Formats: sequence, C-alpha cells, structure tokens
Amino acid sequence: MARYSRLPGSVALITLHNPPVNALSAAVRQGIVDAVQRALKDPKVTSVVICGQNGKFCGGADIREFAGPMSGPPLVPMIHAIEAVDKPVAAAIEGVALGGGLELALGCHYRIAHSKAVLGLPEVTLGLLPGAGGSQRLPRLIGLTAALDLITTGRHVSAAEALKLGILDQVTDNNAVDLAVEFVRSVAGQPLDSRRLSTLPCPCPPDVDSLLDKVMSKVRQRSRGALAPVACVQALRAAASLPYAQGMEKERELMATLFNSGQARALQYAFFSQRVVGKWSLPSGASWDNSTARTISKAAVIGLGTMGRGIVVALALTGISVVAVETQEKQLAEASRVVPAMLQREAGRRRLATPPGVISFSSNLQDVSEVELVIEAVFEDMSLKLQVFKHLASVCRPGTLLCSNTSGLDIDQLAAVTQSPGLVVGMHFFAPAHVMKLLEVVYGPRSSPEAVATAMQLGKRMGKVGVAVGNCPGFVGNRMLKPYLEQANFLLEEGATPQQVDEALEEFGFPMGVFRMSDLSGLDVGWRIRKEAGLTGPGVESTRTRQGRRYSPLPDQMCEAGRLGQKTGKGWYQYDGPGGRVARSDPWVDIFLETYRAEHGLVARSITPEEILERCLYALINEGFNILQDAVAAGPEDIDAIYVFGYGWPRHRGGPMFHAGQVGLGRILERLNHHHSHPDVPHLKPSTLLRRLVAAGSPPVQKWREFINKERVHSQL
Ligand SMILES: CC/C=C/CC(=O)SCCNC(=O)CCNC(=O)[C@H](O)C(C)(C)COP(=O)(O)OP(=O)(O)OC[C@H]1O[C@@H](n2cnc3c(N)ncnc32)[C@H](O)[C@@H]1OP(=O)(O)O
Repeated sequence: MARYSRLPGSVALITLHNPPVNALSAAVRQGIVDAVQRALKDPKVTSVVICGQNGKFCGGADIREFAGPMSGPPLVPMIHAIEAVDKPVAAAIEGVALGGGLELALGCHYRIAHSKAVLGLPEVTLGLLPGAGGSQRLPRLIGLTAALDLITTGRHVSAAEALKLGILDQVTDNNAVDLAVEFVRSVAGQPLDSRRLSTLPCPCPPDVDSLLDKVMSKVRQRSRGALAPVACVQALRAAASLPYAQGMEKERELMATLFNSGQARALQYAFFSQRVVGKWSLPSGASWDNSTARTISKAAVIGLGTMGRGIVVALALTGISVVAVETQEKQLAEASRVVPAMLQREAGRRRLATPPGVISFSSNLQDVSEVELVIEAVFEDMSLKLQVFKHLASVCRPGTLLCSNTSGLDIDQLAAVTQSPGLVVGMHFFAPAHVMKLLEVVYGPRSSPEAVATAMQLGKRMGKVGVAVGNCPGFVGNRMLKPYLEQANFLLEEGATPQQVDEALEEFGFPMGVFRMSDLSGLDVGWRIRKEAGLTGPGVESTRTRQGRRYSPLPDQMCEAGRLGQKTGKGWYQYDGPGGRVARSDPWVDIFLETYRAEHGLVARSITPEEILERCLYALINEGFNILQDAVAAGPEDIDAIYVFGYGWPRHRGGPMFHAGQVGLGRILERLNHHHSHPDVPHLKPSTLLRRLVAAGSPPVQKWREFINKERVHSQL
C-alpha cells in the first residue's frame, strides 16, 4: 500500500509501504494512484514527495507477482500520470531505487537521495528490460552512452555516481525526505515542462549507429544466447531514433516478448535461488534461523598456492586480519610479493579502499595459535591434509574452527584427527578464490551448526554465495562434473572432436566448453585424482573398462604425452606457447584420436550437437537427482546456484535442475533410458528420484523439496 499524509506548508507525502523492499505490488500501485489523485484534487497541496517506509525507497516491481496474472493499475500509465501532474513531484530516495523503483523516480520531476542510496535498472538480470518507461526516460536524462552502460549491465550505482551522471538533483548525508520536502516547497509554482523527461530529446554521440552496433556485439559476446541484453540495446536504439511515444511502443513490444520467455522465468528463478540457499538447513534440523554464527576477526590460511592466495585476498578484503602460512620458502617469498598486489587490484576493482596491513606472512604453522578460524588450502592430497589437520589440532587454541578448501576429499576423515570434530567444515572456494562467487560449505556428520553458520556468514561477508552441502566425494559441483566429463571423453572415442563438443556446449551458453576448460585448469589435476583412485598409473592395464565400468584413458594418455593444457602450450588444443590463451585446433589431436580408435576397434560415427548436449548435460542432471535423493543438497535451488555461480552454467537457463524442468522430466528420463540402453554408453542409469518425479506427474521445480521430503518419510527414496 501507499500512505498519504499532508505536511504543514502544503506538501503531500506519499509513503510506499510493502516490507521488506517496498516492491511495487498491485496494492502499492493502487495506493500510489489513489494518493496522487488525492494530491491533485486538494487545492491546498502545492507539491508532492514520494518516499519509502523504513529507509528504502523501492526495490522495483514485485517479482513474485510475475508468476501469476497481473492485476491492479499498470506501472506505465501510473508513472505517466505522475509525470503529468502540474505540481512539482520529488522522489526522496533512501536505501534503494531499483528497476521499477527508479522508473517511478524518473517519472517524478526531481530526485533527491541519501548519500548511501543505491540506484539502478537491473531488469536485464531478470530477463527483462526497464519496461515502465526506463529505457526511454533514462537516456533522455543522462545520454545514450551512459544509459546503455547502466541498462545493459543492470549494475547498481552509488548516489555519488548517480549525481555525477545527472540522475539525481541533490544528495544529502542527512534525511533525504526532509530535504525533498524543503526542496519541493521552494520550487512550487515554477514551470515543470523541462522536468518531464518524456518531452526531452535523447542526447546521443555523433556516431550513434556505430556505438549501438558496438554495444550490441559486446552484449551478444558477453552473454551468448541471452535475449534481454539484446532487447535492451534495441529499446535504446528506439530511444535514440524515435519520438518518445514510438519509443514507448517499441519498449512495450520488446517487454511483452521478454516477459513471457523461458529465459525471464529462469533468471527470476535464479534470483530467488540465490536467496533460498542463504536460508540453509541441515538434515539434523539445524538451520540459518536456529544457529548462531561466530564473528571472525582473525583467521589463517595454510598453503599459498593459487587457491590459498585468493582466499587470503578474499578474507583481507573484509577487514579480517590474516596470517598467511606457507612452509616452502620459495612459494612464501613469491606469495608475499604477489598477494598485496592482488589485494590492491581487487580492492580497486570493487572500488574499496585497500585494507592496510591486515596480512602477515609466515613459514611457521605455530603462528596460527591465536586465530579464530583456519582455512587449509594445501595440495589436494589426503595424507598431507591429515598431517596439517593433526598439526593444527595441536597448535590452535581450543575452540578454533578448522576448515579445509578441499575440492572433494572426505571432511569427516579430516575431522576425525582433531579434538573437536564439530568445529571442522569444508570451505570449498573456486578459482580465482577472490573473484568467483561460489563457496560450497561442506558439513560432515559431526560438523556443528555453529561451524556451518560461521562458515556461511563468513562467506557472505566475503561477498560469496554460500551453499551448505553434505560430505561425499566431490560434494555437489565436482560430483556432478564427473559424469559430464566422462561422457565428453566417451564422445571423443565415438567420433566427436574436442571442438565439436565445445562448440555445442558454448552454443548452449557455457562461456567455455569442457575441453577448453580442461586446458585452462590443467589436465594433470584430474590425472592425479585418477592415479590416487587407482584408475590409471603404472601397473594398471590399458583397457577401456576399469573397476568394472567403462573408462576412457584418453585424458591420461594426453598427460602421458606431456599435453597438460595451456600451461604446457598443448592440450586438447594448441596454444602459442606455454601459458598461451588462444586455443587453436591441433592436427596432432585428430591423429591421436584416430590412432586410439583404430587400436580399440572403434569406428568413428557422426555425432550431432543434440547428442552432445544430451549425453553431457543429462548425465550431469541425472547426478543432480542422485544428489537430491542422497540429501547431499537440500533442494534443486542449491544445485542450480552452485552451477550458475561456480561452473559457468548460463544464468539465463536457471541451472541444471531448473533446465531439466524446462526440457520436461519425462523427456530427460526417456533420453537417459535411450542412451543407457545403448551397449557402449553406460553410467546413464536414470536416478530413482527422477523416475518418481515423472511418475508423480513432473511437478515444477519449486515443489521438489516438498516431494522429496514426503518420499523420504514414506521411504520411497
Ligand atoms: C512492468 C514490469 C517492470 C518490471 C521492472 C522491475 O522493477 S523488475 C524488478 C527490479 N528490481 C530488482 O531487480 C531488485 C531486486 N532486489 C534486490 O536486488 C535486492 O533484494 C535488494 C533490493 C538490493 C535488497 O537486498 P538485500 O540483500 O537487502 O535483501 P534480499 O535480497 O535478501 O531481499 C530481501 C527480501 O526481499 C525480496 N525481494 C527483493 N526485491 C524484491 C522484488 N523486487 N520483488 C519481490 N521481492 C523482492 C527478496 O526475495 C527477499 O525475500 P525473502 O523472502 O526474505 O528471501
């Protein structure tokens, strides 16, 4: 709703009231329409201020309403009516003015904000465009170039930047509503024509077409296959070239297409998933709202390889003091040189002041004795990690939280060598750890709710999307990756090339296909894990079946040939030299694959992009269902957030589990059965949960949690 009040001195105050962010629900829109009418009709009112309850102007349209039929007054005519009012109307912006919230403010004649306010048109991140006139008014206010930046990225800007851009008229460190009231009183009676943005021309640079073409190709490249950024550029082209009314017509047409698209549904699902995972719960019943997190002010990181360095930077950026420990002198010297520069760069990128002197470097594990939390980030080797954990248990004071950055080893085994297994959790970061948003917080059977809550809260402080997951080999992300990689390798055996597989996956929307990604992260990472698992190495017979399952030795043979990826200048592709970044196809790989097939009596067949997607993605999705069935992830949103924030799953496809729902669970089951029945394509046996969901009529993804819980109660899973 919206509250109407008359302030002394002829000012009407309209206060949006819809906690927590005063979203423009049907009731709020109706309230605004009624209040504006009242202000118009009251002859004693000479000016109007619109503000939001509880220090938040408005978080935009109510996204929850998008799923159902729209009711209440529509936004576009409501904002037009405000702009047309013949008494000055000011938006008093505190907290946030986002999406429809900023569009509402753009319909006002003046905008006055608190210095801590944040503004933006983030619709593109929800698969939409600013469809309440924002795509036509903002460029008229701040010019086409700046509007293109804001609208196609959806980025939030500070009040200071908004003032500089010309979005705001005034910024205050004091009460923005008081200032707005004072301001509208002072301008009452003055002409308003120049304040109505819809009547202004759109300031454009001389080479407007080339600017629009450049931005269009940039957005197509940045978010391959995404509709909304393209539509945003089209709407802005209309703003630059058409009169306002025709521009609005174009905005309406584009919005109608986007609004009903699967991509908008996927992106809105991703918005809510990100919030759902913050409300974590464990099978024990412990959860975010019944567990207490400790506030950490002093932490340590053990091991200063690539991951350790990134974790040190991520911690230091929050202002936490970090003891960074590395026992190898050479590595320590390098880290002491590199980490402060990384910290400075990242602080600059985030527009933060570099936290002074919060990192101390040491080669002595003894120096962590006073910290409250340790993150171990040594080499991925269980015996080494066990050694470190035993040492930490003896060095750290009682009550210290001990975390491991392992990417898939058993957390419980690490906990078992400490005196307080309840204080051990996994904190699985993704490279580069100071940049990537995902953090898997891994709880073992003995991890305490306090340890999980602390790791989750620490993740939040570092700006991560923390997802609490159970302990199993590979946890969620890497466990699902295994069947995906496996199918990609099988496809090479059967006739595909690395380029074909990568192209199909990149066309789907991944920033990098599986082989390009392996080259980037290094083929030796998986090789070492397979050697430890006894799947390859001296004495292991070179067959295509290992440990009773189909196995492709192709990646092992690449490593044996010294082709470790970008670091050696050769992998599935060739590069200009060691450390080269530009992948080119390599005839050596074609010959290698032909020879391999001939040796194993395999006849290459033609493989379609559809089969590549089905084999790779459905294998990954199927493992997702197994993970839900095993209660390693609490719900499909957890898996989807992990894949979107950590594995490059295209956000406009929601995540693997959401995608399964979009494709149709029946279809996924049918294709898995089809491939599984093929004599040489094992490992695709459909999960029981998938079968049960299909049998139950394929409920929407939002209902799966409830379904799984019921099935569990009735012991069907
Ligand atoms: C014609 C149609 C035109 C549409 C144009 C639009 O306006 S589309 C919407 C554009 N607005 C946005 O994209 C803003 C989305 N919200 C945010 O970015 C953030 O929530 C925030 C406003 C910056 C606040 O962040 P904070 O971290 O403080 O809180 P949460 O993100 O946890 O949010 C609190 C709860 O509020 C819910 N919520 C937030 N925004 C909306 C919204 N626009 N509609 C509905 N609900 C919203 C959010 O889901 C949280 O709910 P919980 O139930 O507590 O999880």
